[in-house]
This record gives sequence, C-alpha cells and structure tokens, in this order.
Amino acid sequence: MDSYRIKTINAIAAEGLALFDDRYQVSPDEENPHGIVVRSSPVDIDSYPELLAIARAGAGVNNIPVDAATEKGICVFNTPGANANAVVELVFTMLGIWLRNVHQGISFCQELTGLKGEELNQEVEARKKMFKGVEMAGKTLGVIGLGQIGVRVANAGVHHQMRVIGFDPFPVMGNIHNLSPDVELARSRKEVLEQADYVSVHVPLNKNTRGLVSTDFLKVMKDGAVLFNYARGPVVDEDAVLEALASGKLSGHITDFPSEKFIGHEQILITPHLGASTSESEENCACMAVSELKSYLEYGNITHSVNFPNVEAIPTVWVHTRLIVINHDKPGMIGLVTNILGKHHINIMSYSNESNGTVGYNIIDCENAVSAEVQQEIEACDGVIRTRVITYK
Ligand SMILES: NC(=O)c1ccc[n+]([C@@H]2O[C@H](COP(=O)([O-])OP(=O)(O)OC[C@H]3O[C@@H](n4cnc5c(N)ncnc54)[C@H](O)[C@@H]3O)[C@@H](O)[C@H]2O)c1
Ligand SMILES: O=C(O)CC[C@@H](O)C(=O)O
Repeated sequence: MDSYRIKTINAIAAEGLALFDDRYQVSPDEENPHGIVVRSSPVDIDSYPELLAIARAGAGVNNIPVDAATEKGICVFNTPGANANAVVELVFTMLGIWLRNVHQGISFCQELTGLKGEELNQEVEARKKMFKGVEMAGKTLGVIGLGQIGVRVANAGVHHQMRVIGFDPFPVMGNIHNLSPDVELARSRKEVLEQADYVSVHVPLNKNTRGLVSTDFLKVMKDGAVLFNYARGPVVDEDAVLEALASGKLSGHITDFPSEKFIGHEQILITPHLGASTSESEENCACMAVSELKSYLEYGNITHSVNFPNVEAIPTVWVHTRLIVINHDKPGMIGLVTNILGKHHINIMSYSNESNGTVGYNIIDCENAVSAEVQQEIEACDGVIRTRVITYK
C-alpha cells in the first residue's frame, strides 16, 4: 500500500484533515511532500522535488504558479463553489451596512456611554437622522463575472427585490443554469456599468483581469455608484478608484482587500479578506480539497483541476498497475505510449485519455507490473511531461 506525505500551508479546517487516513503523514513542517493543501499563501513549487499535486482550499489560485506547475506535471485543484455562499452573505452584509450607515451608527452608540434614561433616549432620537439610509429594494445591482459567486450574488439581489443585470464574457453553462430568470444577462460590460447603482466584481485574478477596474471601467459607471470588490485586490486600480471617489463618480468603495492607499479613507469600507471566513465555508473547502487530493494520489483521478483535464476511472480488482502519463497535447502520444507497453508485453485493460487543449492526461490500467525501466522509457519520449505508477497488487 502506498503512503503519502502532505504539507499543509495556512489553517486548514480539521474536518478536512480528518479525511486523511493512516496512509497519510500530514504536517505543516513536511519538507518533501507529495501533496500540498493551501489557502491563500504563496506556494513555491521549486522547493518540493516530489510534489504531485496542490489542492487550493478555496477558489482563487493566483497564489500558485499554475503554468510552472503544469510544466512540472503538478496538478492544481481548487474547490469551486465551496465558499461561494460565505462571500455572498458578506457582500450583502456590507451592502446593508453601507446603505444604512450602520458602521457610523454603531460608532455613535459606542460614544453614548454616561448618558442614562430619558437623556439617552432623547440623544438617540435627536441624532438618528444623521444615519438615515436607503433601501436595496428597487435599486440596480450590476454583477461582473457570473461564476460560482457572481451567480449567487445576482440571485441574492433578486431576492432583495433589486433589479439585477450581469455580464460574463466566458459564461459556464452549469453556472448560468443556476441563474434566476429575473437576472438580466447583458451583452457587454458597458451595459451593466451604465445602469447599475452598485457594481460587484467576481472575477479571478489573472493577467487579463489585473487592473480590470480602471479609469475606463469607472467612467462608464453611473455617477455616485458604489463599487464592491470581493474578488482580489489587484483587480482594481487603486489610484483610479481614489480619483473616482474624489470626483463623485463613485460614492463609495467596499473591499475585502486592505491596502495602504485605502485604509482610513472615509468613503471606503474595508474587511480583512473575510469573504470565505466562516466555519461552514472553511469546512467545505477543506473537505473538497482533501477529497480531490486523495483521489489524485490514490487513483490519479482528477476533479476540479485548474490546469489538467477532468478524468475519473475506478480500477477493477484485476488491475495490477495503473500507469499515469501526463503529456503536452500533441498528435501521436497515445500511439507512442501503447507501442512501448506492447513492446514490453504489458496488457492494457483500459485506457482513459482526456485533454484540455494544453495537457493530455492518460490513465492506463495494466494487467502486469510496469517496471521502472518501462516508465523511464515512456517519460523520455518527446512530449511526455511526467509519468507515475500506482500499484494495486
Ligand atoms: N474575498 C474572498 O475571500 C474570496 C472568496 C472566494 C473567492 N474569491 C475570489 O473570487 C473569484 C471568483 O470566484 P468564483 O468562485 O466565482 O470563480 P468562478 O471561476 O466560478 O467564476 C469566475 C467568473 O469570472 C468570469 N470572468 C473571467 N474574466 C472576466 C472578465 N474579464 N469579465 C467578467 N467576467 C470574467 C469567468 O468567466 C467566470 O465565470 C476567485 O477567483 C477569487 O479570487 C474571493
Ligand atoms: O482561504 C481564504 O480565507 C480565502 C479564500 C478566497 O480568497 C478564495 O479565493 O477562495
């Protein structure tokens, strides 16, 4: 029976870690892991020579060098949807706080110490008009990015009797199917920005979305709109936001990403990257991440990878060895592998192959053992990134 070394980075919920059985040695101090479970901290893949997979207990993978991992044959997983509800609840909590001046009202009340009885009552009733707010109902919410979180934010807007309009240039059918029919799907980002009183951005941070909320983005928005960023700090150009606040283009900015330029600004409400910080979300993310990692290490199966194609195959009881071949997606790779196995009289019982256009991933169940020499012969072929042998007998 194979055993595996796992490194944890950040606080991973105990419910998830409990899924590792006694074949797993799990420690934050592991120096040569087969697998890593991580939240938001950066992962230095060059430090771990035997690393096979990284499971991100969360959605964003901008803390992991995904392209470099692909080149090394390291599979990167995330946990789509596992923390989405936590983010949605916080976005609406913050919208409510902003619209009803709750943060200012709470500060006011904290300063009422010493007042008693009728005097206290009179002070409250006289001054509460300073905190009069507006309601969400009837306002227009714009959602940029209709993924796991964006769709739920849009639906929650409908639930709060808002008009909701959303845009996503690469919509995923599974997410769009979950969208309330009352959400209007825009044909362009501009269409959303021109109409929304509140704009909430839910995109991943990557080279295309860094600085997405730019001066050009902001100038299309309605005067006095409020911008929400519960995606990632660098999605927003901070100087552009500060200018928009100064000019009145934006009346407020609500963000989960404290920055030097934003801290202390009267029109900016900041939470300390709390979007996913609920017990439920942390448990969901950890359980999903650990399950994905275990399935990969024990069977080579892939669900929710951000760099490898999804493939799942359960070995029958007759399988001796499962050979995993990870290759650049180019013609001739399957023939190459099967020829080598045939030459060495290794009988293939089943062959699963999937590609995501960049990486080809093969699960080859064999009746006989696959020796280290055969494995090396395949790994030396042009186009092969990495191989792995899992033995069941
Ligand atoms: N604040 C937090 O604690 C917290 C928690 C969870 C996720 N997040 C962030 O939120 C992001 C989104 O999470 P998710 O689970 O919804 O991911 P997701 O992958 O399900 O959805 C992202 C969506 O953004 C869309 N998109 C990409 N580029 C776009 C663009 N230029 N304009 C509009 N849409 C675009 C994609 O097509 C996709 O549908 C994560 O990548 C992460 O960075 C933050
Ligand atoms: O792990 C966290 O606390 C934050 C996770 C969140 O930013 C995500 O991208 O899923």
